Amino acid sequence: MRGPGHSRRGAPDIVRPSRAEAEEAVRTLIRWAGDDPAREGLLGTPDRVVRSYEEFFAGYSIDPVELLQRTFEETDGYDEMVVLRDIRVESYCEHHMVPIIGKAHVAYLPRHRVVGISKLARLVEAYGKRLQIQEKMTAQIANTIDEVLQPEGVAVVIEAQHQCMTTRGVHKTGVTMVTSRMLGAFRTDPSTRREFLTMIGNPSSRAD
Ligand SMILES: Nc1nc2c(ncn2[C@@H]2O[C@H](COP(=O)(O)OP(=O)(O)OP(=O)(O)O)[C@@H](O)[C@H]2O)c(=O)[nH]1
Ligand SMILES: [Zn+2]
Repeated sequence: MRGPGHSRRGAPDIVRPSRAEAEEAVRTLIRWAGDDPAREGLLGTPDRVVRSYEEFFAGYSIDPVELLQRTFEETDGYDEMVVLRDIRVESYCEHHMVPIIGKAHVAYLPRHRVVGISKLARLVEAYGKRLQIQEKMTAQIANTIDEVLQPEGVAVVIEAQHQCMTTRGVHKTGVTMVTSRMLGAFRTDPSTRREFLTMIGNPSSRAD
């Protein structure tokens, strides 16, 4: 877990409550929901919820910049697009704290260096496993690749469903939010952008 003074990009430097305080907060919410935290079936629940939160919000403990530090320069001049598509996204809406589930497509045009592809998926995880809005998460992923790898261009598209729209509130299922952030050649060169959108199956114009 992150300690004081170890700030992570995009993660505020706050003093975290103790585990016991977090478990007590879960007991309060159980009472708020109308149940008894002392009943047998709920005794272990605060511990389980806090452990679940450690997974859901693991992104605050990951340094996205550090993830992209190890790069490979021997590419024999490879300068075409690198695309990682259909990366599962599990994130959490910062307004309602319920899941945002979908997929991300990440591409870049290398200048000199390439990065191990798993690191792009880890980057999605680092920003996804936080309290988010989809637009910000999309921009954070693209901006970090741009700043650290300094490629010719970066493109990030996220397609996701927000449980705050399906299980509560407006109760609309089957609605997908599509966000994108295009930088460098993906922003300025229509054919580069088109090639990328074709590779990922043109999410914004899909009929299904
Ligand atoms: N732009 C954007 N909006 C989001 C995202 N996740 C959730 N929202 C929206 O954030 C808004 C919060 O609106 P509020 O009116 O403050 O909250 P609310 O009363 O719970 O709204 P309803 O969801 O309409 O019931 C809602 O319209 C959500 O659909 C996101 O990633 N991006
Ligand atoms: Zn929400």
